[in-house]
Amino acid sequence: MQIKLNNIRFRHGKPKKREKIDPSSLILKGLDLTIESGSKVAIAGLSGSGKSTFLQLIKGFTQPTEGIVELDGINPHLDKRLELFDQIGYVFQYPEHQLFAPTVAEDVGFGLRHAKLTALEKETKIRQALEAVGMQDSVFSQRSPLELSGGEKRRVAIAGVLVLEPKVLLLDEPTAGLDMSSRIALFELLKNLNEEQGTTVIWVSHQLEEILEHAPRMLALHQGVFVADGAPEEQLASESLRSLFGWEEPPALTLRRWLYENHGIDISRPWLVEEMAKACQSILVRNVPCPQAVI
Ligand SMILES: Nc1ncnc2c1ncn2[C@@H]1O[C@H](COP(=O)(O)OP(=O)(O)OP(=O)(O)O)[C@@H](O)[C@H]1O
Repeated sequence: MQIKLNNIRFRHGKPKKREKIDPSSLILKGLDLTIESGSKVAIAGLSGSGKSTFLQLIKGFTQPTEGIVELDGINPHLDKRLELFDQIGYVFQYPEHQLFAPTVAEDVGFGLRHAKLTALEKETKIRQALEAVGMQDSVFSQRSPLELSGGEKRRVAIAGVLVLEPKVLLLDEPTAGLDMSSRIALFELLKNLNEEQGTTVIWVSHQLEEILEHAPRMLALHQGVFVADGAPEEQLASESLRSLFGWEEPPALTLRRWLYENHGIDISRPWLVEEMAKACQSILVRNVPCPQAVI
């Protein structure tokens, strides 16, 4: 599903008839962009810059004050095609706080309650969604969500979105509060969904290393305007952009730049630690000190 934003301006509250909108009241101030079907995009930006609002507009939770959001060339609000928003899955920040059913299976299957499917078909979909997030149906389906670990709860919540087989997956800071192995498992899942099923994945993150590793495209939102759009390694190489956000250069990028500038070694994406370490090792045997930032 292609997502197109045409001059989106947004502020909370419906404007009165003929009201001239005060630009300082706007949260989003003129967003123009296209996200092609099957893309993987990370949204970065400081707290309060409008990242969640941007996701909510795509999902149709809220309507733009001005401008149009098009899904596959259709304006769902104007063309009365609100069912298009059902093809978009939304994973809230800390979605595990919204688990409420007595069992994992019931929670994951909640979104299917009105679907015209047999009980067996529903069970199969629930099992597949749980398996997609690395949870065995036989182990977890009858347990109470309350007795799961934080990472397991998060996976159950994501399974509850995946069970609806969305074409687009929006995730608001999906790795917040997760340990390293849960983060790795989550990105493996997103990679598989994106590459094998062509699911468009758009996620908000404050973690530059995570963006650098997993996002071919990064959008950086500053005070309601996208000030960067492109490959994160290129965007994050800009000192002026980093200083606008108060970001440090991620160590992987420092090391990659150092390898290239000093030794002509061009490590291409993905920047596997092993590959970088091997390159460093080959230099260290020649007694060249590594940059301080990466030691
Ligand atoms: N219901 C609301 N009414 C009025 N203002 C709101 C409402 N919800 C959010 N805001 C304001 O809109 C702005 C953007 O909020 P948003 O949640 O989109 O930011 P964000 O970039 O996702 O922040 P964070 O990284 O902290 O989650 C903030 O200034 C926030 O206070």
